[in-house]
Amino acid sequence: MKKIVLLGATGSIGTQTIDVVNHHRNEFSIIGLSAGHNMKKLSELLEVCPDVKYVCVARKADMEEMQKMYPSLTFFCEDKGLEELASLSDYDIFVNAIVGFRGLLPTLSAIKNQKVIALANKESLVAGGPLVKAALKKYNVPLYPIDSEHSAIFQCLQGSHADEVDKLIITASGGSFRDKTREELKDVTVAQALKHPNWNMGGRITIDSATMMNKGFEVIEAHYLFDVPYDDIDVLVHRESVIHSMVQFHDHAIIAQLGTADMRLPIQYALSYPDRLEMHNAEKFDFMKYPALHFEAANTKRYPLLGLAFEVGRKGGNLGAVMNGADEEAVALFLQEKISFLDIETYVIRAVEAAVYIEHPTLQDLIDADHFGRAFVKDTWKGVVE
Ligand SMILES: NC(=O)C1=CN([C@@H]2O[C@H](COP(=O)(O)OP(=O)(O)OC[C@H]3O[C@@H](n4cnc5c(N)ncnc54)[C@H](OP(=O)(O)O)[C@@H]3O)[C@@H](O)[C@H]2O)C=CC1
Ligand SMILES: CC(=O)[C@@H](O)[C@H](O)COP(=O)(O)O
Ligand SMILES: [Mn+2]
Repeated sequence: MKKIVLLGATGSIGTQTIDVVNHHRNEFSIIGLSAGHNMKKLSELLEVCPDVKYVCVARKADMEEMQKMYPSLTFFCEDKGLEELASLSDYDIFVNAIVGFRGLLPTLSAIKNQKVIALANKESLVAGGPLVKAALKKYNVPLYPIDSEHSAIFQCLQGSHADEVDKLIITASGGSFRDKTREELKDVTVAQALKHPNWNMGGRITIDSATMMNKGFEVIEAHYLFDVPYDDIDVLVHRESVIHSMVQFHDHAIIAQLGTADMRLPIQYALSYPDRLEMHNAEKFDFMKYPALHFEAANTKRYPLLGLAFEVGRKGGNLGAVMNGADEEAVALFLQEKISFLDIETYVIRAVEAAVYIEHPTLQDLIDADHFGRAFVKDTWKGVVE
């Protein structure tokens, strides 16, 4: 029985993780989980997660209310509570399915605590890649990807040697606006942006998918996960999201991982690795539903944040944290209908241009870089509206 601590339980990846665990009750149990602000969802989850002993919520006031309702549970709160949850001793796998930069510190705490890491929180690697890699090495801890493209690459790499790999090919759906020109993007709405063509995901990643910031993050994530240089990472637009990603080898063989757009497979594989478990309650892939698959080059003029991510990835240092922080803030402003869709790109690009580059940042430098990216976007927006 593997015991799990799950951050971000109330979200899209979190609830699907609970679904996987509850179909494999002899293999896994969740002993600790975190929610942000959704206390109704948290109460529902506590009904179906009978082994939970520890809970973290974002706000102290919510914690005090929940403590009255669940006196037998131990509660934590705020960002320090996420680190406390990660630092518990009586568990095996740390699943990080929280959204945003706030996932980085708990990831580092869980690594120091020598737990197996199952990572959905891509921001841990985008903002803190070198620190996470160094900690994994120092504490001799494995990290398994949950992001679908990286799970696909990880599956394609099984049984091969690093020196056999020619390139990684990361597929991209193109997002909600893939059939629109940049001119047509001027007036798009939040509701339109939130309609991903293939995946049902949280708000921030769905918007990032439409700007291809998500794909840019995934390029950086792949660089750190698989130690592949940026020149050997390609992005290929594939509108059906059937091929989740591929590896090309030096003998020109290409190995791909295919399947339905269902995150329960990558989640389950990260939990059960190196074994493959039965998949319950999910449709099998049907080739007859996909008589044709389509491929296009990824165009960085159409998707400038993808181009920016390659530049930021190559420079490294503190710029990933600046780019992510600026994007978190710009996406939040867009979701609140305070800026336009195209403004997201402008704000993020300007924040990175304005940042002071630090080649070898400390953790505090990354926290400062995240703050800088956010403050730059907020202050620029305030300057525009005042
Ligand atoms: N969804 C997907 O299919 C995929 C997601 N990912 C990555 O996984 C991560 C999670 O994404 P997703 O599940 O879509 O996101 P969601 O928005 O659905 O869920 C986010 C989770 O984070 C919690 N959270 C938000 N703000 C805070 C806060 N201030 N303090 C504590 N917790 C907070 C939310 O809590 P609450 O709702 O209670 O406020 C929720 O549990 C992201 O890094 C994303 O990029 C990667 C690949 C695929
Ligand atoms: C499910 C998943 O891993 C997402 O990151 C997904 O890949 C988003 O799709 P696109 O970014 O390709 O639109
Ligand atoms: Mn992905």
